[in-house]
Amino acid sequence: MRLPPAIIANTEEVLREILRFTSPADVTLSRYFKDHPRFGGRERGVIAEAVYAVLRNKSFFTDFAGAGNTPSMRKLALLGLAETVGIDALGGLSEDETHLLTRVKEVDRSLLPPQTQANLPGWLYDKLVAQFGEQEALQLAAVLNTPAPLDLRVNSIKANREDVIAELAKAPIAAEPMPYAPLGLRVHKKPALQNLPLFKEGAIEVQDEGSQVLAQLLGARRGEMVVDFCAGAGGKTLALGATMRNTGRLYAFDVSDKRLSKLKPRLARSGLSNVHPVLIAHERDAKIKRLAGKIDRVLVDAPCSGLGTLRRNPDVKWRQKPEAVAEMQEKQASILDGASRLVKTGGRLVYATCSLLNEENDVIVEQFLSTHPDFELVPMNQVLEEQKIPLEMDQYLKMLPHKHQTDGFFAAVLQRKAKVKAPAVETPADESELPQAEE
Ligand SMILES: C[S@@+](CC[C@H](N)C(=O)[O-])C[C@H]1O[C@@H](n2cnc3c(N)ncnc32)[C@H](O)[C@@H]1O
Repeated sequence: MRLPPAIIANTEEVLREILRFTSPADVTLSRYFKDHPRFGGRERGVIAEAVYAVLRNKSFFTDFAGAGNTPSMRKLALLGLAETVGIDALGGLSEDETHLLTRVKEVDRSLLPPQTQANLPGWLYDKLVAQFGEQEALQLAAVLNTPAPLDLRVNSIKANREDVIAELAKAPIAAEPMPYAPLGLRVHKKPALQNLPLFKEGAIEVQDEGSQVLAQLLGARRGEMVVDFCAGAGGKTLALGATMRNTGRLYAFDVSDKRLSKLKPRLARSGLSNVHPVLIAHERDAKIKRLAGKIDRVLVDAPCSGLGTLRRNPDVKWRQKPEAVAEMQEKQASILDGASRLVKTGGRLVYATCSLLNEENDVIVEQFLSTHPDFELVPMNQVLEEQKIPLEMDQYLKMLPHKHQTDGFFAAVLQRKAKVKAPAVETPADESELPQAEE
């Protein structure tokens, strides 16, 4: 079916704003749709998908959008729309435009220079090649440039996975169990879930499978004292609260009031009453000091570059800068240090990010271990075995879109060592037995 030609102009208009990269693409899109309430759900979907296709393929499309008479922003909009709805759905095209779109469609992208194939900025492409090698970096980039599937977590306080699958089927929504997250379901297509009773009553939450695995690594148990140090809107907090069977105390810390306030309605739906959101000013806040050495398990889901989530947020690769990553490292180290003070002897600290870069992951953990001799690394293969998660890893968890069909996630589990008692010094019976200082 042909799209109304106005859709092209609207896609071009919002794209012009998004490509300034002054705010996240999803925020700009929501604002644009709010300002243009005449669009129905289908039109919004078409515009949003086209914008995301441009963000995913920007290097490749830009090479073509420069040529010919049509202004380049219109060409980019057309290329995005042709990628998502097909050329035949576009009305009002000039002969030149039809020719351009047909030519682009016929390009064998595997013959393009590697960085154009990857559709990544140079600095990021170089870092990924240095980490993974060119072949794997290209595989990873190809998957990062596809839309993410829709994953759900079943809230074990309210339902079980089989019943949810059966309930969704009535909608009808096809969903299947995921391999690594025991409460995870992958939904085919992207149905609206907000109005389903299952969602309204808190039996399901949207959460990537990798994020679910990450929360499980903490191994939180009934009755424990747990802190989710960077709780944000509470994706992992909710999973942790359910793992604790709504018992014990789960503190949800964050420096952002706005993010914590998004946790509130989710908490209300979830049925959890063991969660205590706490706004902190920074990682050395006095509110944290009161809990020092008292917490069984602490999760640090650190602020990071977010490069593991490019399937959902393709604008991040163009918005992120290497200097910002370097700044982030300092923050990550400082947060991990602040959070570690909470952990009691024998307790566990999980450091996690949704970054693909070693400098935000392994490097931060290694630096932490070298300056905190009272902590030791618990090898990830041991943690995965404890949690019965069928994943093969070495020291760290590294979930990757091209290997695990999840967002990119990193995690390391650290344990505060039991205090070693200082060896008792035997008191010599006679003063004369003490070694005498040489004169
Ligand atoms: C990766 S996000 C957390 C996502 C969240 N855990 C989830 O699963 O939805 C990182 C969070 O760290 C918070 N943050 C930044 N600096 C912080 C600090 N110094 N102490 C605690 N939280 C901080 C940010 O506000 C942000 O919400």
